[in-house]
Amino acid sequence: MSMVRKLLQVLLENLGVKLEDSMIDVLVDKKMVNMNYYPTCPNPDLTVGVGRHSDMGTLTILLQDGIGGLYVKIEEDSEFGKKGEWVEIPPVPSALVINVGDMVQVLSNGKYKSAEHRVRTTSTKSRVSIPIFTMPNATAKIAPFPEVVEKDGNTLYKEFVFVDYMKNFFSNAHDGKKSLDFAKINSA
Ligand SMILES: O=C(O)CCC(=O)C(=O)O
Ligand SMILES: [Fe+2]
Repeated sequence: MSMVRKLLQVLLENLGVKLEDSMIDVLVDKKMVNMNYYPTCPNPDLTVGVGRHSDMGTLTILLQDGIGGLYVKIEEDSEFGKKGEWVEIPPVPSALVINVGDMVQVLSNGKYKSAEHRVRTTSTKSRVSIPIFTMPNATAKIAPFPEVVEKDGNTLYKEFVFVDYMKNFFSNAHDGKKSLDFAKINSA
């Protein structure tokens, strides 16, 4: 967990936010481990391993085996000539994948984008992955850090209690980054 704490600290320091230890404690208070098993699938094109979504928490640490199938969406950005496309995150022995979760997007007032990702199955091999999701304390009040809002001159997200975000997340099917609409100000 010290790696996650350090990562969070570095990411936010980069935006001019000094994170006290007690604040980090709140933001990575809960850890949830999943063990995903994706059986071989006769027709992967007609099957969803995991539908496109972003993780709702703070940071996710993911260990995947050597099979592959995890894709992340590069967001379209016409200013930089990037078209929205799915890119595979290939398995690298001993490497961990770190996902930015929705909470980091909110806290950073959108400076860091939570990673939209999905999983495809294969017809030849089963796959295993083990994500550890870190999440704020259920009663934590989450809002963009004032230091960032001040610099940006506007706030993109309203304040909410984390458990309410979580309830909303789990009461809807995965649908890309729709989960963040819960926190958006002026989301039409
Ligand atoms: O299996 C994977 O690589 C990712 C799983 C995932 O996105 C999740 O459990 O939230
Ligand atoms: Fe995920």
